[in-house]
Amino acid sequence: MPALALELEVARRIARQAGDLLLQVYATDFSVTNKAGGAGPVTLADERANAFIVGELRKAFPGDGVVAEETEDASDAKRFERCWYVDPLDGTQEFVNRNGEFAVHIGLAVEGRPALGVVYRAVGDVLYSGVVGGQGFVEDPQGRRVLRVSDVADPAALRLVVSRSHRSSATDAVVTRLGITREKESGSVGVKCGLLAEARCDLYVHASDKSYRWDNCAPEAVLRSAGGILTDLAGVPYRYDGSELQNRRGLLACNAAAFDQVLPVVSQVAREAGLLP
Ligand SMILES: Nc1ncnc2c1ncn2[C@@H]1O[C@H](COP(=O)(O)O)[C@@H](OP(=O)(O)O)[C@H]1O
Ligand SMILES: [Mg+2]
Repeated sequence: MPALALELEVARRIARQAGDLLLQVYATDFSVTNKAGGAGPVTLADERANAFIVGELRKAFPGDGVVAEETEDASDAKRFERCWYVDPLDGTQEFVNRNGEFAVHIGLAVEGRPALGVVYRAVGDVLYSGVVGGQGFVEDPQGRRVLRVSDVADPAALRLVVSRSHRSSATDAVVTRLGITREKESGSVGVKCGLLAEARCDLYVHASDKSYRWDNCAPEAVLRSAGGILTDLAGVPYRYDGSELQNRRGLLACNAAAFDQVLPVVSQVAREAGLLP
């Protein structure tokens, strides 16, 4: 049996079921609450999917830790060698805006490193999954395909994907300095990393300190299974060991071919924006 095969099967099943829960709420006239401290919107869908996923993971893997966005608590990540990171609804703003660009994230970190990820975009029925060191797949109504990032190396030829609702002005500097001419907007960190893993985009920059490990654990595993890279804006991989949950140094996701050329430019922009010392 390949490594983490059972975990992958269970996570895929849970992500699809959680996606169905999201769609049930999506079909209603749901209300929106704003979280304290400007942490963004939350809906019944976030809460229901969070409770469902956490319950199912604890039942299936009682020896693992679980850290989830709506029950934010890093203590499991510190106590367990294996810890699941759950974002029940990544892209809540897009859920509220009803444009379909949101996803369920279920990632597993082992010894603080992402090992497995599932990202499920319920609208469109697109499921990305991957095991780091193994393979990644996308499954949608057109079928199942192996994930592989692009090999575009020329910075000016990179297809950039950025947040639809949280685009920062630092992104403009990245676009200008790299000479990028092709840019796409999408909600959800997972959906954006999925686009990179499918080679439909090449670069994703999140120039803020407002994302958290549940935003990037599953997306990083999917992207790495496809040969891509996800780090902070200084090029340092995040640790998923409970030492911190906030991604204070932003996110850089890229194909492997362009990473070395992109990194110094992105890091410089991040320093100027005060995200890096
Ligand atoms: N003002 C802000 N600026 C940047 N990122 C933000 C933000 N508010 C929330 N985020 C984070 O960015 C994540 C994905 O955003 P985007 O869809 O724009 O890529 C959000 O996940 P949630 O939607 O799960 O809260 C949230 O963690
Ligand atoms: Mg999120």
